[in-house]
Amino acid sequence: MIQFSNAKINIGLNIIARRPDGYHDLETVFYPIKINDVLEVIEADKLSFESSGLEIPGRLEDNLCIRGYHLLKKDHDVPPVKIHLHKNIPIGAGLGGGSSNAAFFIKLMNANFELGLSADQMEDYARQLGADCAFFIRNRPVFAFEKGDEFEDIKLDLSAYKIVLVMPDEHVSTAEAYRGVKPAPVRESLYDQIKTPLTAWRGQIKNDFEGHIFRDHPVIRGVKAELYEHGAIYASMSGSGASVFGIFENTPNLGGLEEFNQVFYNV
Ligand SMILES: C[C@@](CO)(OP(=O)(O)O)[C@H](O)COP(=O)(O)OP(=O)(O)OC[C@H]1O[C@@H](n2ccc(N)nc2=O)[C@H](O)[C@@H]1O
Ligand SMILES: Nc1ncnc2c1ncn2[C@@H]1O[C@H](COP(=O)(O)OP(=O)(O)O)[C@@H](O)[C@H]1O
Repeated sequence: MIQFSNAKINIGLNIIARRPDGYHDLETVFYPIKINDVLEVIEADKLSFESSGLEIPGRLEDNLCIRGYHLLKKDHDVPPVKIHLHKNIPIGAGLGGGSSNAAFFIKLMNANFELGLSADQMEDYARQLGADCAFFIRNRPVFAFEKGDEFEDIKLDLSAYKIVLVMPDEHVSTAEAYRGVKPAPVRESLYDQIKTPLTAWRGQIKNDFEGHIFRDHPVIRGVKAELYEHGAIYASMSGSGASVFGIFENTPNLGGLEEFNQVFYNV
């Protein structure tokens, strides 16, 4: 069985408090976008994983698909599978590519082998693999809170706009991003801010990682500034970076930027 495994962007990201378990309480809006990996899972004699497209760093046993397999295997009588992943989603981009793969892997296994898992049960499994993973079980716009793994569905439809995503040639690790941020309570919740007109977002919806990441990676700050110069209604780094998205009325021509970056139009 084959499945597209799509990316997300974060619209707003408030880091509220450090938790006793070392994680952070936050609020963010997750919005699915149309940059896709392709995931194939086939029953086989032994467990194997291969990938094509972008190179995936890290050890095979840490790959989130393999971790997802072992997690399900603990509770369910699933056969060995051959996993093929075609990787298009930039890595270390704040686009949740690995998290998406894990969630879609769980969904594929559930369908393939009739595990009978409900959406809530799949979210519980996904949550154990990473804070971002659970979102991709729903894969529709949500307001997320706590570790970013509790959700409330929201009405947010950006399909009338053009979302452009730029991936600079910079790398930011998620753990590095969290280490550099100073948590603080919010004055107004993102849950209310996201309901305001898009034209009001620029003045109020923030990504708390931008402060220190823009200081250490001025190239990323420059990309955001360029998106505004090209007419974005709203622009922001996604999650812990390094990708930056802009929301436009009409598809912009980002001529100069393409020389130095990967640019994805109309995602
Ligand atoms: C920052 C966000 C925003 O959506 O996404 P990315 O930009 O990475 O895509 C997420 O919070 C990333 O979620 P995810 O990448 O799944 O995190 P995990 O694997 O669970 O954790 C990686 C590390 O991030 C930190 N972490 C993560 C989530 C959270 N609420 N508090 C944290 O402090 C911890 O240091 C943890 O060790
Ligand atoms: N299936 C996977 N695809 C991408 N990265 C993965 C995967 N499994 C594990 N990883 C690890 O997760 C790290 C980054 O994950 P990714 O979700 O692409 O980025 P981000 O956290 O920026 O959204 C990589 O450095 C890689 O080692």
